[in-house]
Parts: sequence; C-alpha cells; structure tokens
Amino acid sequence: MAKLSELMHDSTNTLSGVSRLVQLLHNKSTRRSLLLLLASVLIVRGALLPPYHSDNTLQKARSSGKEKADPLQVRQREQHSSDAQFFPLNPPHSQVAPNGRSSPPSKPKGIPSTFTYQLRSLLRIVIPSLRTKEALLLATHSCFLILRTVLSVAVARLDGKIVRDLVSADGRGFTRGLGLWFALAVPSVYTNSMIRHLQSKLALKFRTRLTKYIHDLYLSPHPHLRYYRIPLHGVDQYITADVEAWSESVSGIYGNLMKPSLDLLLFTSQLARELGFRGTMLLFVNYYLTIKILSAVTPAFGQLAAVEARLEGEYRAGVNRVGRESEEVAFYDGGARERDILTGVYLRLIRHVNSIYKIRIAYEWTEDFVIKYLWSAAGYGLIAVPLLFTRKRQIEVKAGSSSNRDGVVADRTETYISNRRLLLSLADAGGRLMYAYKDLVEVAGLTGRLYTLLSTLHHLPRFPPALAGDGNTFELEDVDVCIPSAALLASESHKPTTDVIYENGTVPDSHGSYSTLVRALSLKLHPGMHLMITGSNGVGKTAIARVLAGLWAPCGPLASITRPSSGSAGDRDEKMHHRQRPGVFVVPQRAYMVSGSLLEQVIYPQSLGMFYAEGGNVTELQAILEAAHLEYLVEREGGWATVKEWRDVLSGGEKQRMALARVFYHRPKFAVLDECTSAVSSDVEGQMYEHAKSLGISLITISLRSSLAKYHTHLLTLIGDGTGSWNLTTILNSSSASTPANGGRDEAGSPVCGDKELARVLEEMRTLEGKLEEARGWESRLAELKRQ
Ligand SMILES: Nc1ncnc2c1ncn2[C@@H]1O[C@H](COP(=O)(O)OP(=O)(O)OP(=O)(O)O)[C@@H](O)[C@H]1O
Repeated sequence: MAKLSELMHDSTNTLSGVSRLVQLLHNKSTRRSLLLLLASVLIVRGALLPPYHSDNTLQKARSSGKEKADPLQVRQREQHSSDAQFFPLNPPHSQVAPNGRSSPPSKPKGIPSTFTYQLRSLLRIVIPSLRTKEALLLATHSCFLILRTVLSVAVARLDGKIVRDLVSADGRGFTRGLGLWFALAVPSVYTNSMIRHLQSKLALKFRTRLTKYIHDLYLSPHPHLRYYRIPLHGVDQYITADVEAWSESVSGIYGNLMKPSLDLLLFTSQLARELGFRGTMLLFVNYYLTIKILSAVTPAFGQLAAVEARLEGEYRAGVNRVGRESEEVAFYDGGARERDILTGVYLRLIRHVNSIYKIRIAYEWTEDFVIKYLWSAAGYGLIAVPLLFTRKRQIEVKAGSSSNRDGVVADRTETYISNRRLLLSLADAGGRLMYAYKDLVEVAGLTGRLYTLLSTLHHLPRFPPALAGDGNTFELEDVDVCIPSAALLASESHKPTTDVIYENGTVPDSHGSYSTLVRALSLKLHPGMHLMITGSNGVGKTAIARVLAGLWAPCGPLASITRPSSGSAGDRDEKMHHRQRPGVFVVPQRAYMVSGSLLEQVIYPQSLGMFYAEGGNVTELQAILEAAHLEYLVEREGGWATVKEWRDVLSGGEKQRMALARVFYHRPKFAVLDECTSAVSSDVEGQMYEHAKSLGISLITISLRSSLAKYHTHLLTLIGDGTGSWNLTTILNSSSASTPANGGRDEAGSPVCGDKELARVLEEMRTLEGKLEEARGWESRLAELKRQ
C-alpha cells in the first residue's frame, strides 16, 4: 500500500501542484533557457573538476626543497586570532547561570538554542566568502535541485500526455511522446547523478576546510601548544570522525530540507484554493497538531548522537592504545586483559546504539502513524467537509434529471481525486521533512561537539610571555613549578575537581594548597654552564624541564623567566653551520620517532624541504650519526630514504642515540636532556656528552646517575621533603668548572662540591629515602595495631 501511494505521489504530485511551471515548459523560449542552463552547468562542472594530480608532485617539491606554503593555511593562520570572537565559550542564546557557568538547557532535547550561532560559526570556516569554490558548488547544487523539480514536472506531464495519446489511439502522438521521453531521460539521469556528485564534493570540500583549520589551530607552534594542553578527551575522534560526519550531514541536509519545503509550500497553496478559508484553517490546525505530537515524542537525537560520538572515540582510543603499545602488552602477555577492557568499552557503545534504536522504534511508529494515517484521515475529513455539507445542499437543490446527477458525481470524483492526490503528496513531503528534521537534530549534536573543540582551542589561557634577555641566557627568578589545571582536568575526565581556578592556571590540591612541586626556583645559566638536575622520583625534575621548555607556565607572584632565543650564538663554530640555532631543544624521557625516512628521523622537527632549502647534505648527517655511534644504520637499513616504523625497528638504546643525533644536528644553545641516555652504555654516553659540549651546547641534564655529574658545572638538587625546597651547588673537578677560590662557594655564592662528594651525597640520599620508606611502613603497622 505504501509503495502504491508512493508511486501515485511520484506520478501526480508535481502535476497538480506546479502546473504553471509546466505551462512555462511548453513555452519555446523557456525550453531554450533551460537548455542554456544545462549547458552552463556542464561547463561549470568541468571547471569544478580539476585534473587528477599524483603524489609525485609533492615528492618533487620535497626533493627540490620548494614546498610551497598552502595559501589556505596562510590565510587561516592570519585569521585565527580574530576568529576567537566567533567561538565564545558560552555561545549567545545559551542559558547562563548567575555564577557564569552554563546551566543545563531547559529543553533537554531537539535543537538547542545555541545551534544557529554554532552552525554559523562553523559555516564561516567552510564557506569563508561568496567567491570561494564552496559557494560556487553550493549555488550549482541549488541549480540542480531546482532543475530536478522542473524536470520531474516535465516528466510527469509527458507521462500524462503519452497515456492520453494511447487511450485516444493517436499513434503519431504516442511515438513523438516516446521520443521526447528518451530526450528528457538524459538530462534527468544526469541531474540526479550530478546532485549526488555535488553533494559528495561539497562534503569533501567542507571536510578539507575544517580539517585544515583545526590542524592549523590544534598544531599551532609554540607558545600556545594547544595539542599538548587541550583538556578534551578523544581529540582524535573530534578531528577525524566528527569532522567527516558533520561535513556529510551538513552538505546532505541542505538538499533534504529544500525539496520537501518547496513541495509543502506549493501543495499547501494549491489545496488552499480548493478547500476555501475553513478548510485551509483546518489544514493549519492539522500541521500544528502534528508538530505538537511529534515534538512531544521526539527523543534528544542531538545529545544521543553526541554521546555516541564520544563512546566511539573512547573505543577508537582503546584500539589505538593497544596498537601503539603492542610490544609492551605482549611482554606482559596482557592480551586477555586488553580484550576485556576493549570489550567493555565496545559493549558500552553498543548498548548506547541499541538504546537509540529502541528509542527510534517508538518515535518512528508515532511518526509513521501521524504522517501516513492521521494526515490521510484528516485529508478525508477535509475533503468531506465541502462534499458532504456545502455542496450536498447546493447539489440537492440543483439536481433534477439523471444526466445532471451523473455530472455531479463526476464533479465529486474529480474534486475528491485531485484533493486526495494533493494530500498524499503533502503527506509525503511532510514525511521527508520530518526525516530531514531528524537529520537536523543530529547535525545539531555534531555541531555542538565541533564548536566545543574549536572554542576550547581558541580560548586556552595564554602563558605569560618570557623576557627577551640577551638571547643567550636562561634565567628563572622566583619561579614556582606547579601542576597546571589543564593537565589535572585532562587526567580526570575534564571534570573540574574544584570551583576555584586561579589566573596562573593552577588549582589548589585536595588540602587546599597549590600543587607546587618546586618553590621559588631561581637560577641563571650562561653559555658554557652545564646544569645537572637531580632528586628522587616524582619530585618534579621533569616538571622543571616542562617550565624550561615552555610547556607549563611559571607560577608565583614574582615569577619571571628569560629564555634564550633562536639565532646566532656568536661562537667560533658559527661559520661552519649555516643553520639557525634553536634557543632550547628538549630530549624527552621516551624517545619519539616520527613517521618518515631515516633522514627525517635525524632532522626532526625540521622538514625535508627546509633541510634541502638550507643546503643540507647527507655527508654532514653521516658525521652526526658517527658522533652518536649510529654510523652503521644507513647501510643496515638500506639508505637514507628508507621508510620504516622506526619506533619498532630501532632498539631502545638506538632510539636514545638517535635523539642525541638530533641535538647534534640542530646544535641548540641549551639542550635539556631528560633521562634520555639511560639505555646507553656509560662510555658512549660520556663521548656524546663531550661531543655536545664541543659543539657549544649548554647542557641541562635531568638524571639520577652520579657518573654524569662530571660533565656539568652546576648541580640542582630537589630535596623532596614536600616543601618544594631545592639546593644549587657548583660541581668541582668537572671538565668545565674552575675551582673557586672562595673556600667552598662559587662566584655566585653557590656552595661547591666535587663529583666524589656528589656521589656520596646521592648515595646518602638514596639510603635515607629507603629508611623513610621503611619508617612509613612501621607507622602504618603501628596505626593498625592501635586500631586493634
Ligand atoms: N600532567 C600531569 N598531571 C598531573 N600530575 C602530574 C602531571 N605531570 C606530572 N605530575 C605529577 O608531578 C609530580 C612530578 O612529576 P615529574 O615527572 O616532574 O617527576 P620526576 O621528578 O621527573 O620523576 P622521575 O624521576 O620518576 O622521572 C609527580 O608526582 C607527577 O605525578
């Protein structure tokens, strides 16, 4: 039955509704302009489909060192700072509670009041102006949508004509009609496929724009480091799946809304003429009741879609983690445990998707009932009003003879058939509009997620700027090293544990005090000074490296930091190296290998294009690998261009030596080495330290190995007594330090110690820590006994 009514609709809706358009089609000049439109669209299409470029182009650009800057990205980069105003954390029309936080929306389902604002903000990114390809694509898409309506009217009209010629046995008319039928089939089929093509093309364009914009913002360079600080879980899901789903839905929703809306408008106006004032009023009452019933049973599709996307993200992150850490998992034989974790996450996702399906059953049942049966019943009622009451009386008065009675029945049948066709078409358009509304609600959910991502990225608190200094000095003054709130929020499902968030980005800990690891740290490092930072595990050594590198903000009311800048250090080796020296270069505890060739491992984070543009050559790199004791690698791995999963191919020690090779390549003014030689033998370690120093690099080493002290001039010991205290001493007997004349104090007043003395101090520290641990055990045992 439903199929039959659909068929009826297809063949008749346009006939009765837009007959005026058909008359226009009969007009010669209109037909000509239609052909012109079609031809122009074909030309535009050709312009929109650029020839295919293979990846070789990029390869060539790389090897010639002429990677061109993407104009889109450059434009976006300039625009980013001003764009923040379009992504406020609390978008307009949202319910804002007196404390400034967003209150839960009063309407928990449907389209949130902020949707229009959020959608507009996102559309600004994907269609930045009317002179873009995206705008042109959208206009072409609209043309094709209108063309489809016009063509379907023409096809329906021709259908009627062919049947009439057949019934009236007009052979010539029938053949002509059939010829026209095939002539119309070509543009009709082409239009349908073009609509689908343009929609996919538009989705792809939207996705590319949005992805580039997010990449540019998310991977913004120092000092904002958004990729490091963003307090959102599953960012990969936002950037990959959500962006794709949003682009697909937004490009589809336009066509899905436009056609039924146009139909609804035309059929209503047509019916209004037939039904008169009373009937039209009843029609609008029908619309009103439909909206009321459906909005009462419409589930919060937007929120459901957002939760689904989040759960998908968690599952994807789990699978990624196992893939990334597969070796570690295998060593622990943790497959079964990982399977349980992943299955748990997957089942949570599936339960949610299943509940959506269940909710949908109830909704779709009501929707079908209302649109198909209630509307049809209402339609019968509406048709019956003029037939049973108004006209019946007139007809009874007029009808005398039997021939008149036949004409009256024909009149009634005609009225009934035409009105019923209109109502069926109306019901169909209404149904499609309801489906489009459902899509719209889902788009609202995805829009909300992407808006959250972008507004968060735009509004990450900025760090206080570092002082310029002379460009070669590293200086910290009264710096408290605190765990930043963002990191805390990220580790606790981005739910704030407290209402208080301080301006400097720190939060009070559970006892109400700051999470300060090191208090009022002051030190000044000049070129030629080498600092070793030591202290027990978890005391805050890496935290200092994070402050030095600009990953964490320096805290404290009087805190100031002077960082060395990149550029010339004015030393004797300067002429030999054509490259700019970075001010600071940090080698982290876990060695990181980038995807790409062996050569790219050494020069990371520099690109291949930059390497060649700066006149880099592999002879220089070979010497660097020799200094890092990795000279055999090029031959073993099959050349500089070999691309492998270097994280798995290189051994732990090789990865650490590769990280040191990067330091030798970039030759920074200061290199922060965070326990990055733990897997390297001490003799090789020593040679690499000496080589780094010979390159004029000032070392800041974080280590517990006392054997490394001799390569440094100063020692910073973090006491680890919970007060954040520290101790800075000068190291005697180191290859760089001169013995102070001032019995036990250097020129800056820091106490001095020799490396034997240092080894003794570290040993004593370790013994005391062991004893403290034991004492803690006794304390808990004593407490246990007391309780008994
Ligand atoms: N992102 C973070 N979120 C929450 N706490 C953190 C974060 N980073 C570090 N911490 C905490 O700060 C403390 C100091 O960490 P840090 O990594 O600086 O220790 P460390 O002295 O380098 O230790 P190790 O010698 O074991 O490497 C630890 O207690 C750690 O749990």
